[in-house]
Amino acid sequence: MINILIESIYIQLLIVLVGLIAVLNYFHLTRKRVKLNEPPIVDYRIPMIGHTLRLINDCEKLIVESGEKYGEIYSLYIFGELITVVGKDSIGDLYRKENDFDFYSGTDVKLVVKYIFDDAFKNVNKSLKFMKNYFKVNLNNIMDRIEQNVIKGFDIYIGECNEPKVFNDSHEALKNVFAFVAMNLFLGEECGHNEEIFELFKNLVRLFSLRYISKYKHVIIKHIKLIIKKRFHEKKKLGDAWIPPTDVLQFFLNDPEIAPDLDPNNVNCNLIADIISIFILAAMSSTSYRASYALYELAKRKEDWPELYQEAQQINEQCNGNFKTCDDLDKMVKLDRFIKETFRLNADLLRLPRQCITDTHYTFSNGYQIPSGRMVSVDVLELYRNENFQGPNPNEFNASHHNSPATKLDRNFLLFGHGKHICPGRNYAVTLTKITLHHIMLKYNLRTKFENRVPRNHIGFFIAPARPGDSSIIFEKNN
Ligand code: HEM
Repeated sequence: MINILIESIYIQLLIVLVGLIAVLNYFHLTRKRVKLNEPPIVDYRIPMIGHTLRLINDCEKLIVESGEKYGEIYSLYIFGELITVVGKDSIGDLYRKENDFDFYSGTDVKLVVKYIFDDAFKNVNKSLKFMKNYFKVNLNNIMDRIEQNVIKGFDIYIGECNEPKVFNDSHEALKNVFAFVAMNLFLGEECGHNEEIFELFKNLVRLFSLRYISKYKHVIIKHIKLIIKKRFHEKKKLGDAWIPPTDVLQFFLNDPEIAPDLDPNNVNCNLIADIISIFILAAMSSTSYRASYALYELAKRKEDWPELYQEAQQINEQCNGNFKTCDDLDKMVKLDRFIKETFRLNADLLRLPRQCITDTHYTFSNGYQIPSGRMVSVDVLELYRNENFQGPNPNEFNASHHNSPATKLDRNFLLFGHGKHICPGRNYAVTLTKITLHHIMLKYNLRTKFENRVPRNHIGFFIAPARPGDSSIIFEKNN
């Protein structure tokens, strides 16, 4: 009897469950069937493949042609998914509605970061605030440190160049110098020229290969622990006479939540390693790619060299050979504009990806609608190559095109984003690029190996380093 009762309860539960699933399914399907006023999908020939192959092989043409044919908003079919591309008029939608468009659930790259750097990700707001504070508080104090390491980096990776020296891969040379600077700035002078850390910083972007995933945390934590131990020991020994270094690691150690007492075993090294890695990952490739394009333009544009060189010499004399504060750097107005122009003309094609996370769909100000879950990206090419926004001849390089600094928020220049997630490293990126080009001008004469070559290289949407050879630069000591 009891068995029959239990059985009938089970059957009833099963019926309720099946009913529930049917109802949920019904709502799901009817929700999917809601007819949205979607942006047009760009024509494609092969089902499933859609625009994927054109994206990989000829992204620039795909974006330009799609914009010309479909206008301000359209969708592309990439890797089996629709991505909606918006132009300048819809950027406000993405930024004003932070709750409808999510920065972090965006691209797969971000998901990997989320998965690998789990500690920093769990505390993402704190991590970002922390690093933003570091640059805000310290950029002035670390100016000469950056400068000294850039100069040391030249000595090691570029050399004197008494005889003309060809760099077939100028990006590689800058990547070396920047990794050297970052190593010192983040982990301190104790790192010296540690090959293991240097290689890791330089290649962290390859983190997406399994070999690196298993190695990176172990290596960083190992080194951090050694340095912390040494510093705490010195601090205890010297007391008030101990002068704390100005690097990022020490900034962490000054935080009582991360390092609650002077016990090296009680420091949250996992969190430190994660935050440092995220910043190095975000910093290294984006800054070195762009700086290498700026370097190439500097070598190529002989007409701009005399004015830039004169500015560099004047500032050098005023500062007696080395920078003291950001004010000294602010004097490099011409160089700043030159760099900003190279950034404008060597940009990623689609930027600022966001995922729509509303309950059902989102309606843009222009009336078009997209379903929840859809990725949206901004066509920055349209913004950078459009006469209405950039003035006459937007495709031509013009060293005095801009009238505001590269780091300034500017609706017509979105290299560093806008709004809540604007790049927290932008001041550092521009500072490093300016200091590097300034000293290169003072120390070397430059010329390109091949005339009239345009080394711009897009891999999918992203700007990548120019292919070795295409961006060959000849360095020769400036007497
Ligand atoms: C020229 C070099 C750089 C470029 C072009 C660049 C560009 C950007 C852009 C476009 C964003 C996203 C903004 C958005 O979607 O609204 C971003 C975010 C970010 N950048 Fe940069 N960046 C550069 C250098 C750096 C450097 C040097 C650092 C660190 C020292 C850095 C750290 C970050 C971080 C941590 C984020 C994520 C911000 C967040 O989660 O809210 N970037 N960057």
